[in-house]
Amino acid sequence: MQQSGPDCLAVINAGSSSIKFALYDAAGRDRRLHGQVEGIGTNPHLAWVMGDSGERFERRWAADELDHDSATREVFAAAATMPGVRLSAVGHRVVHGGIFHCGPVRVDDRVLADLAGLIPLAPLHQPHNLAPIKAIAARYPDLPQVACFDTAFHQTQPAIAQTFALPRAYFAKGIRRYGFHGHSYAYIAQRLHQVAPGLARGRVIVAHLGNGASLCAMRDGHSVASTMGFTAVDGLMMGTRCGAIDPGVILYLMDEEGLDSRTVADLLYRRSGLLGISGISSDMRTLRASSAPEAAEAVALFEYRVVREIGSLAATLGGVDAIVFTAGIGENDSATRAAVMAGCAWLGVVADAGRNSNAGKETGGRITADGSAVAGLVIPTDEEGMIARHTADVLGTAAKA
Ligand SMILES: Nc1ncnc2c1ncn2[C@@H]1O[C@H](COP(=O)(O)OP(=O)(O)O)[C@@H](O)[C@H]1O
Ligand SMILES: CC(=O)OP(=O)(O)O
Ligand SMILES: [Mg+2]
Repeated sequence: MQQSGPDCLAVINAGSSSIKFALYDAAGRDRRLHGQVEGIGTNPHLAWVMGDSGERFERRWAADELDHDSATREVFAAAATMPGVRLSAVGHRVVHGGIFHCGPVRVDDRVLADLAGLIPLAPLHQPHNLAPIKAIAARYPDLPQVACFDTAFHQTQPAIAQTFALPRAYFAKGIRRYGFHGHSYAYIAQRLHQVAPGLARGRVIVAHLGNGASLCAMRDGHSVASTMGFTAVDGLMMGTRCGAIDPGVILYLMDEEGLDSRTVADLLYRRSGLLGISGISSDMRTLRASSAPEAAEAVALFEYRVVREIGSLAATLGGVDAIVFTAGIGENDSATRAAVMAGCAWLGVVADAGRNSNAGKETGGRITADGSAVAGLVIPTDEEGMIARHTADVLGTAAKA
């Protein structure tokens, strides 16, 4: 990265199948460039878009040619070619903040050690969130870095929503429901407030459906419940994660089938979900393009789980005013949205097929009919934007805008 030109703030968001990257002005408002390596593990694809010119740069790899570590190196290499950038800070998505990190924090050795202790609680994410922090700290020890946590948005959940029915001492030890995808939910809450303030003040279920997938129930823009819990393997079925599962299955696999904990973890996190049921792919695009019955079964189970969990969150809210779809599947897969809305007809959702097929682009995101008792919307998420603003806030550069 060149050390001349205006100050810029970089954001790195490592997801389970992607590494997203963006550069902003020092206030974290004006996005200068964004890019991502997506499809890690399936069909890796790097794409950059320059903010002012819209100029694009792309590259593809075979599935076994690129993992998270090499994808991070590719992102750094591409960033280093950006002309006229003086990097003043880096904001990172860190999935798990545990009990102690309830808001964004400047990273030092102590914070890093704390966050490394949470790796077992987010094995698909935390190592990839921390690796770039360590690499940057080693190379640029004076460059401020800020960790922004997925879990932070869910602090507003009432104790009852955070509690497992285990002996009560475990709650104090941090064995509780945290919830994830908080940057995405925080962004959607803000955006909904801009585009539909009446709905934003009401009872909203946001469906963040990507390679990782969860739902958040919000009241007046605050999280009151979520499908993810202690870890990001809970709740919905995902690309490679099983979602909620009878804990008795795990005991049976260990005691009767002789699986050790590492093998069980690999099974639940990496070999289940869309991949496990289809035997074909974790990627919804591949499954939609496949004529194999196993692909159709995987998609049907995914949709069934979303509908079923929407019912559960609707009960916690005492009804629903709006359902918002976001993330890779939620934003792009009209067939999933159609199936979910059909499954929520009992709640009063009346889909509009035309609006849904173009993701509500001509109707301010609305994909339901005008008379629908529950509004359905598509709102593209912006986790990087939230992280940029948190980073600028922590470093005191936000006010210089
Ligand atoms: N055009 C598309 N149509 C259907 N599904 C898509 C499309 N683009 C992405 N997806 C789905 O979204 C997933 C990636 O979502 P994303 O939110 O970017 O992932 P991550 O969880 O890694 O952050 C892919 O694995 C794929 O299942
Ligand atoms: C928490 C989580 O599952 O994140 P992602 O969807 O980015 O993998
Ligand atoms: Mg993600």
